[in-house]
Amino acid sequence: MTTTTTAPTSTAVLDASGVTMRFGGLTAVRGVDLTVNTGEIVGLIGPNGAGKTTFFNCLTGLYVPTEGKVAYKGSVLPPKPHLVTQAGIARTFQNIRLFANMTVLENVLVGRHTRTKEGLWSALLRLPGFKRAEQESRERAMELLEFTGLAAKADHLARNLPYGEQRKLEIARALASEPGLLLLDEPTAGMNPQETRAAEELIFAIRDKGIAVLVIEHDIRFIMNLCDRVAVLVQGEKIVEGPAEVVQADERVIAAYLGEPFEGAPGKEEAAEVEAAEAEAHSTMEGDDK
Ligand SMILES: Nc1ncnc2c1ncn2[C@@H]1O[C@H](COP(=O)(O)OP(=O)(O)OP(=O)(O)O)[C@@H](O)[C@H]1O
Repeated sequence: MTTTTTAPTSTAVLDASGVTMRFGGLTAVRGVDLTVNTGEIVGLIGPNGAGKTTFFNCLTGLYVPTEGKVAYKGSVLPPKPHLVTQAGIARTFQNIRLFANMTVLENVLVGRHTRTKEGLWSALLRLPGFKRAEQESRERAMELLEFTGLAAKADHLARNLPYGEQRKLEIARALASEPGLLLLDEPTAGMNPQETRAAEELIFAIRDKGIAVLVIEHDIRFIMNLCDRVAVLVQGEKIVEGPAEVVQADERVIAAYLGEPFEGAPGKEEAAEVEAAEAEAHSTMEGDDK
């Protein structure tokens, strides 16, 4: 595969630098730097529309960033999702994307296709080559189902699982590609408190297996409990990054969540310019009236 080797940073699994993503006139992500180190769980938070998912899509090759680069274990990644997965980054999506009419075990087996000689279509169509590879993969997939607590449901159809277990299955499928970094996009969305606690335990267990985790979440309590480090995006820019307790107490973060402007907020200068122009226009109009 075509990766460019750069000087390896000590323990960085992910090293994203200056990532910018523009859609026409809209800058959804602006110059974001983020590293995730071995053994870390890092959180990415921010109000709706802050650019979190767009940033994830830049990391996983779904989008080609307008500027910036993304390196995994010292190698710059080509912006192609299957090459990114092959390199060692796996992800889950905000909306569950399982093969609903396949069994739980089959879903995990499909997730292994980047680690077997057989391709995705071979896996989906169950060609002879897939059956041989399946034999080897079955054991590993069952281990993952044990790990995620789904082994007893290996033969159930994915669509018949309760919601929390479908989310777990997505994680099991992502783990099947044997990643070094797992990206989770809102893993607890729609979960009840009990399911959320189980998800938290599962993510800690994944970290303990040596897989670094980067997680987007709206549930602030969940993220503060879970993460070693938290980065905050507001209007596409990273405004704060640090340990959970520091970020939680940061007035810029509180203001961003309460929707109040703060010193140096992204877009504040532009807003001030607009206000000044409006004030000037207003005073001119008043002057005209006289
Ligand atoms: N494909 C696209 N084309 C044009 N604009 C887009 C596209 N994807 C995202 N955007 C815009 O980019 C901005 C950031 O969106 P994004 O979904 O990344 O935010 P988010 O932080 O993940 O939000 P949420 O928490 O609501 O999921 C938004 O203004 C959104 O409308």
